[in-house]
Amino acid sequence: MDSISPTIGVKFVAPLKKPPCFFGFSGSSLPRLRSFDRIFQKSRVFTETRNPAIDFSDPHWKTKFQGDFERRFNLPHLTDLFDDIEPIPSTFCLKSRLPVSEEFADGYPSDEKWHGYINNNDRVLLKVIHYSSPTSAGAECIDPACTWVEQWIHRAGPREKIYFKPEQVNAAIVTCGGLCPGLNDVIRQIVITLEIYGVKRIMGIPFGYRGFSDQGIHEMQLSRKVVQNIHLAGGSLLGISRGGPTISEIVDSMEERGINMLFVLGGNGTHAGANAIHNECRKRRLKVAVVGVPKTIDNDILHMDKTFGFDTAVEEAQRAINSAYIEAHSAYHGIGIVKLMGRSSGFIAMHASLASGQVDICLIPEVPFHLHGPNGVLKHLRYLVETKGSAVVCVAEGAGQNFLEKTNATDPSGNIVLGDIGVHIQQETKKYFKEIDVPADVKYIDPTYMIRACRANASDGILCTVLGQNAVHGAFAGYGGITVGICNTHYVYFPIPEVISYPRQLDPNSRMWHRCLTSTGQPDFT
Ligand SMILES: Nc1ncnc2c1ncn2[C@@H]1O[C@H](COP(=O)(O)OP(=O)(O)O)[C@@H](O)[C@H]1O
Ligand SMILES: O=P(O)(O)OC[C@H]1O[C@](O)(COP(=O)(O)O)[C@@H](O)[C@@H]1O
Ligand SMILES: [Mg+2]
Repeated sequence: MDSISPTIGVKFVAPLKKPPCFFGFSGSSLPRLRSFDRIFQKSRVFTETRNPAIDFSDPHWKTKFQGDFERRFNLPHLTDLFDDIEPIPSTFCLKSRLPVSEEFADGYPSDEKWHGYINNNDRVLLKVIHYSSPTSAGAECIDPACTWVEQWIHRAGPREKIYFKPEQVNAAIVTCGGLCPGLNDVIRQIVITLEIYGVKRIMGIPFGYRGFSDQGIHEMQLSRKVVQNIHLAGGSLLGISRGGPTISEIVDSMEERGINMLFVLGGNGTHAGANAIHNECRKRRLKVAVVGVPKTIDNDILHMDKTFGFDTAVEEAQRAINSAYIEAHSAYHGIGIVKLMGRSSGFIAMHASLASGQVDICLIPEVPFHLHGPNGVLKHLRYLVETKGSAVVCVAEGAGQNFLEKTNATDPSGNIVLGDIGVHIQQETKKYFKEIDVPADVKYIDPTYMIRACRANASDGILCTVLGQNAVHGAFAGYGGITVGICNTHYVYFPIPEVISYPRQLDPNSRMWHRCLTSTGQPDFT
């Protein structure tokens, strides 16, 4: 596999700079040639054939790269700090159907003959395609010749030895950021799995990180009985919020409540907070496991096949697209515009467009476009209404922000408040057709909050179940500062900083985007 000779003179997109460092985390010292680099540096295609930070003439560069990768994706463990902790055999025992007694007077339930445990050395491949050339669609290359480099990450699941005695566990669950289908499914599975280990004290922290500090917000006791049916509804049993207390205040509150396992459900921002909580606990030498479960309908967490709720959001988005299509198709020169969520990534818009097959123009933040001019969206809309009678536009909320006035306003978490691109396109479309004196019936649908408030579909329900269970297995295994995910259909653990160093974005050179363009038939709008 490694013997492919370097492609001489082939164009190679070299990283100009390290990916921007979001949330105060710097990436590794080695550059990572990822889709993000290509998206923002697409205009700078170099004939340079080497990545300046790696000496590819060093015959051992690959071994060094892999060593560095292994260190980066190593999972922080309680024994890094407390080398005297003695693990006990796992109490995760699927044989026992009787409730475990509070005192474990009869010993811990265990099943040493069971072959259901994950070995700590089990690994999953992060990348599974061997691109034979850097010019292959969507190629993610490390070296100019795009040779095969194995990158292994840790397999998730229950371990044979655990680092917490169930009767000493005080677990807490918190859900932060915006809503996402499946939050209740994850909460439910965390509670159920904790109980199977024998944990009795499980609390829910209401309204995100705010629940740690706001007077008058009281923790909620959780049990299988409480959570039994919560997955039947959307939203979060615990409530959500943006903004909130400082990390130090959160950890003070955790100490006061005696929390030693914290499950944090949220997106990039929440995970930045979770990692900071993990670090603060280490600084204070607290034996605490902080484990994240990535939540965002935007699907903007690195390295994962998808995040929970995304599939449901796409499914729900199709209803809006279908309504826009019916409105547009039934009107004389009808134009339906649908705005979908996606702050900096167009995954929902692209997938919903692909799934519906009713979209003529899909606009996403990663692909610049013009509205006006000979190659603009409006000209193409005219062509569509004149040739096929109607048109449907699907736009991601973060697309075309360059057309809108910047306010510099932020939400309580510090996220930039975006302008409404959907309204803008609607207004510009109406103006344009009036100016050219062509009748057009423009309808605008903004289903954004409807999409994320619904309950998880079957596929997300399963994903939530596995992620929630794995979060508990990870905490009992003694890991902290980690998050769970699905990678190439296998379930894995990541150290938090590796998945949030910047928001994942859609690669305009990926096959999926090309498939979307094939399906919509839209031209290049620049
Ligand atoms: N860099 C950060 N460090 C610590 N906490 C953060 C950071 N960014 C956001 N948070 C906190 O995480 C929570 C959720 O963040 P937000 O960006 O709103 O949603 P999401 O987690 O879905 O991205 C908020 O309570 C916010 O204060
Ligand atoms: O109105 P809110 O609650 O700020 O949410 C809007 C944001 O929520 C999202 O759906 C998801 O954002 P988070 O992952 O940060 O929760 C974004 O696409 C959107 O910009
Ligand atoms: Mg976010």
